[in-house]
Amino acid sequence: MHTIEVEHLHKIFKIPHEKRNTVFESLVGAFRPPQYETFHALNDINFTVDEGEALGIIGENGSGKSTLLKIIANILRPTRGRVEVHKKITPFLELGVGFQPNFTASENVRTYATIMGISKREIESKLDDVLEFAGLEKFRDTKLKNFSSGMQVRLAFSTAIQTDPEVLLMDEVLAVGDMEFQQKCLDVLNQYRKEGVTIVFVSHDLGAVRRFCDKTLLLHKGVQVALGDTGDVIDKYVYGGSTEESEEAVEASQVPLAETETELPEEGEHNEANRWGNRKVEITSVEFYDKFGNKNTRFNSFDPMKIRIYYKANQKIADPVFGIALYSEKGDHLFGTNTELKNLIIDHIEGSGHLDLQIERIPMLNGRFLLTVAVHTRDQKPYDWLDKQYSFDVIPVSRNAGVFEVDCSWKYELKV
Ligand SMILES: Nc1ncnc2c1ncn2[C@@H]1O[C@H](COP(=O)(O)OP(=O)(O)OP(=O)(O)O)[C@@H](O)[C@H]1O
Repeated sequence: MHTIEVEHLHKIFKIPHEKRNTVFESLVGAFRPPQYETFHALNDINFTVDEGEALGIIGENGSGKSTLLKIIANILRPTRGRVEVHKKITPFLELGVGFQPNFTASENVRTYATIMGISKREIESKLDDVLEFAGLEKFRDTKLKNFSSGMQVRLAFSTAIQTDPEVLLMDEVLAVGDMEFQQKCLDVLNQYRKEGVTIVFVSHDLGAVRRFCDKTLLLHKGVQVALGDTGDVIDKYVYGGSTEESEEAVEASQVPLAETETELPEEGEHNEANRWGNRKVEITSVEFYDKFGNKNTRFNSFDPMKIRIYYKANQKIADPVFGIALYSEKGDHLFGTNTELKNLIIDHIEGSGHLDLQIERIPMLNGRFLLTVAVHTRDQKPYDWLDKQYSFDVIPVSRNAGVFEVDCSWKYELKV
């Protein structure tokens, strides 16, 4: 028998259609039946999870992941279909619910543990371990209101894992907390899995899903797009390509912020916050292409990527230089190059065209990266300079830490 069985599951939300703001509207409305709009949040979902198995659930924002988890946790009812869980569920959905800001850390652990069904005697014997795991031994008598949200989640997680779980449902719980704490949590979860605990793991952190989940379910607008081997399903998510949403994301990434958020400068105007130059040549669009030749804004680490820069030269321009600069999301400058540095001499341009920068292997490990694209004269006078206007995401495939992969290997020689 499977531990979790989900069969032809549908969830339809009813959203009240009309808002009654005034007394008159309420009086008139009282005689009319309320009007509802329906929203199909989950549409025919089918899967099973076995003992000791970890299922990942991934998908865009609003694709139905949390709704699915809440139905499995019995917090929401399905509209149609069957959901059966044959073991005791420990939901880590809203960690820390019930925490009291005026209680100290240890008082909160005691109360929270009671809510989670742990006996008082048991928690007294485990209190030190809980605080140590959370890295909060020094704060045992500090009131919770003085804790950061990360400290609170660490405390809640550390308490909740004491419950001797059989089925763990987790929604983004690892999102708060530093890398070290995340790794500690994953180690505990791995141990649980070895002991036969079944885990359902909703996360935007595809690296954690890749490391941890045996199989993964991909949702898109409430529909089950893929279910199977985690690596294959994440690749489908990253390179699935032609889903409407990724098209939208691609389009959004091509609209320079300068056009969407600030007015474009008049011809010849300089020094605008995110875009400047005399516009004798304009960058009209920038596109990213993945290894399948599809437009994309998500790439697996170590995969190839092509950046295509479209321009329009409003007059004949001799010897233009095109360049890019790469930044972390926080704005750290990571890399920059241009056609001149790479010995590409462009004699002249006129009218519209494009040029490509081929990256053979994305060296970044994980995260969102910002790109500046510019066209300028050889002595750096900008025709058009779009500062950090484009972005793309890198999905991790390795467990190495940091920003970049460094080619390296360990050697150890046994001394006899
Ligand atoms: N109680 C509700 N009433 C109406 N609509 C709801 C309700 N709960 C969720 N929804 C809608 O259902 C859809 C799925 O939401 P859900 O929170 O499950 O998505 P998600 O994949 O977990 O998103 P995220 O990654 O942003 O957390 C969303 O469009 C959301 O607005």
